[in-house]
Amino acid sequence: MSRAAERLRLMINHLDRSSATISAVPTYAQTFTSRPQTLRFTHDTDLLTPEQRLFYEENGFLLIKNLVSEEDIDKFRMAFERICRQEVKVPGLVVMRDVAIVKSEFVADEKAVSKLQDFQEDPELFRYCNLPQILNYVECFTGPNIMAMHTMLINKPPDAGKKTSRHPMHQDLHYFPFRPADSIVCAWTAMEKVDRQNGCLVVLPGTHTGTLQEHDYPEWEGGVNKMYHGVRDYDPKHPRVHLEMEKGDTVFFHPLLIHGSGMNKTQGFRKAISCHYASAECYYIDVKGTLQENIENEVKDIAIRKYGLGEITFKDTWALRGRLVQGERTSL
Ligand SMILES: CC(C)CC(=O)SCCNC(=O)CCNC(=O)[C@H](O)C(C)(C)COP(=O)(O)OP(=O)(O)OC[C@H]1O[C@@H](n2cnc3c(N)ncnc32)[C@H](O)[C@@H]1OP(=O)(O)O
Ligand SMILES: Nc1ncnc2c1ncn2[C@@H]1O[C@H](COP(=O)(O)OP(=O)(O)OP(=O)(O)O)[C@@H](O)[C@H]1O
Ligand SMILES: O=C(O)CCC(=O)C(=O)O
Ligand SMILES: [Fe+2]
Ligand SMILES: [Mg+2]
Repeated sequence: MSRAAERLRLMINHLDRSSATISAVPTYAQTFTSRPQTLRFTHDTDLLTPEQRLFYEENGFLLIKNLVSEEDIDKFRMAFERICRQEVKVPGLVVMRDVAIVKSEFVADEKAVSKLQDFQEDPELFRYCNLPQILNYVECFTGPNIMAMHTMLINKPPDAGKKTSRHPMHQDLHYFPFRPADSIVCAWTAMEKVDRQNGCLVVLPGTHTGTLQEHDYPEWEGGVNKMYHGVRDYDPKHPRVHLEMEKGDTVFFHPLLIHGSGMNKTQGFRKAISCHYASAECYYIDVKGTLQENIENEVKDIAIRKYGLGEITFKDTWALRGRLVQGERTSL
């Protein structure tokens, strides 16, 4: 064990003993304040090693190798294919096609699907969000009461030549009208080998300690997908890490971590499945007049069409989709 890790272990032991004096059932406020400043981003559940806690605290992400079995991933893939072949209809599901394909003469078929969103009503795909080995890690970031707030299966297509397969650098918190940010985490699992060739995730380590930045559509010549906002100005000299992963590897990351993904230069569709989790004790905020107002307006326009309702609040688009996966549903 490194010296830093050893120091952390001693510190954690000490803090655990001191926090044992806090009442057994923490109050609402304590849930968010009882964690010591030095370990702001992780909870102690006996799962993370001191090295892993320190790594997430410092970098804002944690990669766990081989967390989801091949068998499960193959089942998720089959469920995805059934949806693409339109053999099942899933309430609330959003099927997204790449902008380069939508705006061309391309005949729609299963290969045109670049992303599924909101699969909470598909029992097979939603099984991903309930996998015990994923939830055990999620709990280290959210605490024991856990909501699955946002689900995606990303089928990054071979780039059609316009670089639209890229996902601009962004912070996921831009899309979320709930807080606190530190009680939200994304689990993202590679459904096959992902590398720089097929457009793996790219992260800017440590950016989770910053604040939410202004996001907007990047000015890309070849176009950009609907709602793919990017951080308007980010330091191009900030160190970048390309997260190359094998099938089943899973990365957990903080919603303020700046990340994106590069162009898919292969002929295959790069697949990943993900879920954003939040503590059920998180609360909704009003984003009117904040940097998030632009995304609120876009989401509301689409939601009004999708749900066929006259008016829907940004908050309700989230409350409708969120599902309890562990513990008690309280605030969200
Ligand atoms: C943390 C997390 C939330 C981060 C992210 O996921 S960032 C990305 C989030 N992206 C989204 O949420 C987009 C979700 N996508 C959707 O809601 C849908 O795919 C839509 C873009 C609304 C299209 O819905 P669909 O049912 O296919 O409707 P239509 O085929 O009738 O198209 C309606 C108008 O939208 C256009 N469109 C469709 N796909 C795209 C695209 N990929 N990029 C840009 N524009 C697009 C389409 O051309 C049509 O435009 P008009 O002909 O009305 O001008
Ligand atoms: N010229 C650019 N302007 C703005 N964002 C970019 C630009 N090039 C890449 N990005 C973004 O940076 C992230 C990582 O891109 P990355 O550099 O890994 O991919 P790439 O440029 O497509 O391929 P390569 O591996 O050859 O560099 C992606 O989010 C991508 O959208
Ligand atoms: O899978 C990817 O390419 C990144 C997706 C992503 O970051 C997102 O949808 O928020
Ligand atoms: Fe993201
Ligand atoms: Mg590049």
